[in-house]
Amino acid sequence: MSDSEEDSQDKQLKIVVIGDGASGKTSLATRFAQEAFGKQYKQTIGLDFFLKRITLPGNLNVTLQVWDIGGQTIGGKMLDKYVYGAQGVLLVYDITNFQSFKNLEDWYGMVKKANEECDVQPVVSLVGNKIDLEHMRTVKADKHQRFCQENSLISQFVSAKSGDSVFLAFQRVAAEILGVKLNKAEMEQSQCVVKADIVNYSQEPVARTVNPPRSSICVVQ
Ligand SMILES: Nc1nc2c(ncn2[C@@H]2O[C@H](COP(=O)(O)OP(=O)(O)OP(=O)(O)O)[C@@H](O)[C@H]2O)c(=O)[nH]1
Repeated sequence: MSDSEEDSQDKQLKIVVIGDGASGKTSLATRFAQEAFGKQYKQTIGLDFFLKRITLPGNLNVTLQVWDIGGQTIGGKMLDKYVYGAQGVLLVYDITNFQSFKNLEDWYGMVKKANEECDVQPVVSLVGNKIDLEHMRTVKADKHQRFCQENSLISQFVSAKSGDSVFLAFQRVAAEILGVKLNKAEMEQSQCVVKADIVNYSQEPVARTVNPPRSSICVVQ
């Protein structure tokens, strides 16, 4: 089978990413689709699209159409249309910004309203972003968990900056939509970030001993 024939058989899922401005939606989409991160904040006007093909357990190829929706669209006329028919929704907030968490009530209300006439409701995940800034956290984890329990949402904490659990956040939503079970090992594999510490070798010149005394003792450790 040629590549193009194989591609045409991929399932496509519409996943929308919504939440307040600057909560990190574009950063999450970019980290997921392009494995990149930019520190500079550039506001999304309207929406952006990303496509990413992933393979779920059972060799199931699926292409995620990621709709990165600008935070400023809340209350606008187009938002309902962007969200309509989504199979998956990532509700994103910034764990260091309490207001971005509070506003999720509105974002979530709008998701439900936009899809109320659809037969199938989207799979929704609550995504607390910027966990690399844990020391600046203002949204307690139990508040996050309560929101998930009350609304039957998938719970996820991520960092678009370090990449921590970003792939997993999208993968879990796709798997849930398609009824695929991810086992613990698969979840752990998608979660991990390869971290490398830079060893700061001392720049001090190594003290040299002039005419070091000879030793006849040899120590093998
Ligand atoms: N430390 C840290 N900064 C992040 C993280 N994710 C995003 N940022 C920063 O937060 C700022 C806003 O990120 P964006 O991804 O542009 O936010 P957005 O939600 O798409 O914003 P709008 O386009 O206004 O809706 C940028 O300066 C990012 O570099 C993260 O995980 N950790």
